[in-house]
Amino acid sequence: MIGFRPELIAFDLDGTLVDSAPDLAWAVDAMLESLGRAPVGLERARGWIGNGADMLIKRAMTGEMWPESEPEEFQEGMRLFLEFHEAHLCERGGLFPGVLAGLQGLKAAGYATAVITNKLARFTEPLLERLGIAGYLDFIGSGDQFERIKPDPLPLLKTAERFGARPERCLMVGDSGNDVRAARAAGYAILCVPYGYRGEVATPEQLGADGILDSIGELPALLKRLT
Ligand SMILES: O=C(O)COP(=O)(O)O
Ligand SMILES: [Mg+2]
Repeated sequence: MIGFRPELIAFDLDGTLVDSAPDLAWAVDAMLESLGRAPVGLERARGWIGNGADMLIKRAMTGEMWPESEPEEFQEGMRLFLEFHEAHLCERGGLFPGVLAGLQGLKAAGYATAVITNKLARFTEPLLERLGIAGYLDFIGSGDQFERIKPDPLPLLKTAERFGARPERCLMVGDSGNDVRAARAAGYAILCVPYGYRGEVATPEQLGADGILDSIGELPALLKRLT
């Protein structure tokens, strides 16, 4: 799993800390309906989360995982999605079980903590505030704050640097292949939760992380045993 006391623990947001798919899918369908298109529903939208809002909207407008060109009406779709999601940020989703207790335990044990997400800052910060966990996180790094997003290692490297932490002594906790790829490229250790948004990856084991964590609530005890 992991054999050192992390100098920094960085969490992914969507699918790891927050079950945001119900609110994101709601905003996606509201956008599609405003444009006179058919809604896609929660299950399909959930599988499209993880590569940023632009990609989520492109996927929803084309029905394709990797759309090659910008869909017609993309700018208008994006505008409608952002407007609706801003107005209904956190009404259907919430924290995954164990998240609050886990973050409290890590803070009590003196760990430095951060969020590294591909989500836009305009959503990330109010969402974590409203869910009552912003105070347990020392830094919130959103997708539009960095020049490149995960799976690029840049957000992880910049965040480690900000804390004066060595990347090979940092831990990422995520839910997707993007988190694993970014962590490997940055030199972080990586643990994954089994309940998040994996997109095309069928099982948590196939993500290739250093270990699977049933819930964030297990993390304080696990680190205490191992380090
Ligand atoms: O694509 C997104 O906005 C979600 O991003 P995250 O899983 O990196 O939090
Ligand atoms: Mg995620």
